[in-house]
Amino acid sequence: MLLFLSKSNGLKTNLPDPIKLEQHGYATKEAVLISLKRAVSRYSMLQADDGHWPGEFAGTLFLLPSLIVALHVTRSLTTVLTSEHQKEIRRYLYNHQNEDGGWGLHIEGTSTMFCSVMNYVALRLLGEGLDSHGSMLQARSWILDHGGATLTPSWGKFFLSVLGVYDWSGNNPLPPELWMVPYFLPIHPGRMWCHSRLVYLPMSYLYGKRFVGTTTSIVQDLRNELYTVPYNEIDWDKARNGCAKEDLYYSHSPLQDIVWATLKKIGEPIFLHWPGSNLRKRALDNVMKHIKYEDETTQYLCIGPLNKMLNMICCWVEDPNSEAFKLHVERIYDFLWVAEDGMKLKSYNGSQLWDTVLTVQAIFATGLTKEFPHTIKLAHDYIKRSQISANFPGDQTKWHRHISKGGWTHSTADHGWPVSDCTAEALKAILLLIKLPPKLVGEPMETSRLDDAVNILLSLMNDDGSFGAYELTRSYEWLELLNPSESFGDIMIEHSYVECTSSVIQGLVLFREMYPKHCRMEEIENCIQKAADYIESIQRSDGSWYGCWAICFTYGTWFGVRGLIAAGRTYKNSQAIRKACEFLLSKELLPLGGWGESYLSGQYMVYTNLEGNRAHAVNTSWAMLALIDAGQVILFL
Ligand SMILES: CC(C)=CCC[C@@H](C)[C@H]1CC[C@@]2(C)C3=C(CC[C@]12C)[C@@]1(C)CC[C@H](O)C(C)(C)[C@@H]1CC3
Repeated sequence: MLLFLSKSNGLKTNLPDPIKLEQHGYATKEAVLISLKRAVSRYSMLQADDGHWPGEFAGTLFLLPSLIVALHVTRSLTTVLTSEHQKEIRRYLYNHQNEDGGWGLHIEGTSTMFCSVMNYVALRLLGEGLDSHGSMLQARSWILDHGGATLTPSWGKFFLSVLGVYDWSGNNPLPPELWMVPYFLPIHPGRMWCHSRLVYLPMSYLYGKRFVGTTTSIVQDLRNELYTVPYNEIDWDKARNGCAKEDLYYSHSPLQDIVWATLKKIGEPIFLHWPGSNLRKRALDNVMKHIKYEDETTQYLCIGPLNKMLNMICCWVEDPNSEAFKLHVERIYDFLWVAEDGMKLKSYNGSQLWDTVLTVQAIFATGLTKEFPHTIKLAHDYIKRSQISANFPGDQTKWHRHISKGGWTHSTADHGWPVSDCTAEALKAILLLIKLPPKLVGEPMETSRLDDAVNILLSLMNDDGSFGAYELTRSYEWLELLNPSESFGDIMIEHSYVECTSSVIQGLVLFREMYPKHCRMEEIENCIQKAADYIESIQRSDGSWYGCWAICFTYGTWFGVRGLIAAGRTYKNSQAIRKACEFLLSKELLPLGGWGESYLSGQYMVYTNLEGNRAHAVNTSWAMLALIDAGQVILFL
């Protein structure tokens, strides 16, 4: 794709030659300028003709198998995926198999039962034999040596049950009735983090129905291949809480085990038999309505690929010939991406908007906007087109949706889920673009649409001045005690993030600068100051901020510093900024210069250098940007 774009956009021939610095040589102003010109020029070649920059957004290794299982049980594998698709998918899965035979949660991760089982199953459903290239044998040995598929965490157990290679009684209950409890209860699913509630929503439908796909011969084979004891001798009740140690990131609290056991032993028998079964039926109808609302308001993309695959199965279970199922199938292709390592499923329908607005800001930072008007105009059009122009129909609170009008998603307008920082960064880009002549970069966005953007940003502030990604925080931290997922932490409620809070501050500060007389200035002012106080309040004692959405402390600390500086605090008057600079300097890799942070920082919440103490361009840039923002870098250019 990228090769294709760079060819079709045409190679620019009038570029200066690349600059090679002598070792220890100084980068002169001219050298920097030439490098920037070459970089922006190269980057503009990679722009798609609708103005965004296509990019891979993959790496999670349980997503492709969810597609393959969904297609298998809906009997549409070969109609949706051509043999070439399937070949490329197999190539991807083999390419990311670890040397020990298993698969990690993501392409750099050590092997887990969840992904080893899921990818093994996916390969078998894609026609691989038991001993293809020896890799399948190795994969199977990994699974059996580590205790077999009864130790798959709950999400894996769920998919295996749908496929028919694991008994539903070996799952903890996912009662659809939960959606009918009064909303004031903190456990109402409408109060959960949107990603989790939208994954558990279709899961509760399929669980409530105990749906199992057809027992094909490959399903029967898998029953014999995945376990250390014969399938009909498995103690399913014992298997319910089993989890391999390699997968246990978040263990069940004792409270949770009591809740599941009670629901299993008392709740489920009631819902499965008359008159309780009437309630189950009503609960399933209600859940299906929520599923349809999510499908229709996202044009069948859904908030993420996992709930998309699950919703698609639900639509098929309801009616295999339904329009809804066909519409789902059409949008599977939005998630596929092919690269040198094979074909994968993206972790979202993409990062189109995010990449485009950050690119526009980056080009602005180079000071070269006038040299790339065409690129900027195309990007401008894309950003304008991608703003969500209306709230979704009906009473949004009934569907537990926040307002969406005026927001931007991480990807495309169709996706329909605005994100606070995507909105703020898009607003920043749009405001920068307003400063350029329309003749060069196109008409500026109407002010009413800027107002809408500001409105949604203000509506997303929590009482403590913080911002989550998609919604206000709707429940309590202690709900994490009921996190059933084993593999993922902090998934029960929407949390607040330094990144989102900082982006919103920056967006509103730029808006305030350009529209100082705006009628909501008092609210804007209040929001900026409260958000900055919040950022200070969550700084860690070593001066860093934990970044959730990239790697990790260098990212978070960059946002922390930027937010505080934008809000008017300085190195001189803010101890938080001084401590942040000290933190960053303490992590610089000497004598090399530069920063290099591993993804393990995020996992263990402790700053971890990259293997071999290598520096990484991206972490180095974030750290440098934070230090420059804080006024701690003297530029000799
Ligand atoms: C376990 C499940 C449900 C898998 C789907 C993965 C999603 C939950 C992830 C994939 C991409 C992801 C990390 C993302 C985000 C949230 C969680 C996502 C959607 C957001 C939108 C949160 C806010 C961030 O600042 C930023 C905009 C960078 C990211 C983008 C990717």
